[in-house]
Amino acid sequence: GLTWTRRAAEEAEAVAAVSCSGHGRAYIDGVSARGHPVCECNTCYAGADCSLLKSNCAADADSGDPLFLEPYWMRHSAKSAVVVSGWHRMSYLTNNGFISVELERHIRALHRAVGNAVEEDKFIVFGSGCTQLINALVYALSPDNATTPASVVATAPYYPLYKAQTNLFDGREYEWKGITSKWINSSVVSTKNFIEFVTSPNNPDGLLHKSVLGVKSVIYDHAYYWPHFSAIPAPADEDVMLFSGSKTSGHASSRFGWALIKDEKVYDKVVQYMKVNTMGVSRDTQLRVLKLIKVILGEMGGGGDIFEFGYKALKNRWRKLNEIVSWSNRFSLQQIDPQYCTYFSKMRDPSPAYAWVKCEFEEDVDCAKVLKEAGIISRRGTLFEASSRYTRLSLIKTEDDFDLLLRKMVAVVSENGV
Ligand SMILES: C=C(NCc1c(COP(=O)(O)O)cnc(C)c1O)C(=O)O
Repeated sequence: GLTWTRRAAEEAEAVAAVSCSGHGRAYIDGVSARGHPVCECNTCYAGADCSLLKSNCAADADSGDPLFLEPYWMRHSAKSAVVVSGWHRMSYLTNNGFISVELERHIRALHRAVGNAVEEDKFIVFGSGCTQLINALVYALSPDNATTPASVVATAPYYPLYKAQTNLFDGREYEWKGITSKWINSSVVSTKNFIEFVTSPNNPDGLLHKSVLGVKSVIYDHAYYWPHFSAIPAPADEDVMLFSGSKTSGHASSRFGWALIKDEKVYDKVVQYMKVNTMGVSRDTQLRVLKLIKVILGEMGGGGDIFEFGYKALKNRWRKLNEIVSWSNRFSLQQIDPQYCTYFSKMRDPSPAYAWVKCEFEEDVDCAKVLKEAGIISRRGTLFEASSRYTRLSLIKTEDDFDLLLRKMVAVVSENGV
């Protein structure tokens, strides 16, 4: 029978038993009041048990916080829990590239099973979120002691972090050089070192993209190239591909991502970056992610398939949002064609993580402001270097967040009654 793990198990189950009225949750490392863990409530909910809905509280559709997958893990609690002993892997020392051999093996098996990437001829590196690998790759793809720094670019609308990191870490080997449309016909592109970011499916609009500049160094960010969010027409097979645990299993706070890299020299430079930057990724995190991926693989194709769960949840949310937006011509959403998905072996509707909303009325030039006045917090289009007529809504937060968003959308669409 259980011995030293019993207390950890009892502690975890006691916290899990705190319901928080279904509008929040308690955590083992949460604040406790009089010896009891305190409920941490979803946006707009309050009270000791999160049962109170605040009036006039704005729906927060700003961040891509992937909590839509939390109910999946609560349903698979017994298989997805891990007890971490007090002495689990205390050493700095580890195998090549600071990565768990078992976790690498399972990630490669996941890509083969989902069919979303060719991993066989690629090296793999882990990062604290794929966020950490974004600059690691810009560094690795930049020329050593070149006379001019590499020019880093992306196609608008693009994920703002690419620009923010490149400018923040502005080493002399690289600098941010704006959007690809500025360079599309420039003769400079063929000679100068360009590094192009391609996000596919894209954040914010969910469209599948390919490189537009045709340069040597392209970083394909496939954070959303999973069946939750997109059809998988074929396995991606690029020289540099990024994936994120945040969007694969929904565990954004575990800060785990990985890169598949074809060229060994680029791989070596990224490993060197990881060594100098943080000496690898937490082994506690790697242990947990290994357990999560084992569940995903074990449930695949059956009733507990996470991609079925995720796609069904997001397809349902899109159906409701499309219905409400169709009641008026004030707003429009990005149009993505249904596409054949090799994972589900069928044609499937789009279910991207974000709604890319356009305000169509002449006077509504600041779409984020229009929605804010309607009690909806969105991520303004100018952050993605798009027009202020656009703004982004996250559809991957909690069910409470989505319900609140819908209520506010019904109100703002109905007020025009058109
Ligand atoms: C959470 C959000 N973005 C996460 C993200 C990330 C971050 O992934 P991490 O593995 O969580 O660090 C990387 N790439 C793209 C294209 C992303 O959209 C957001 O845009 O709200």
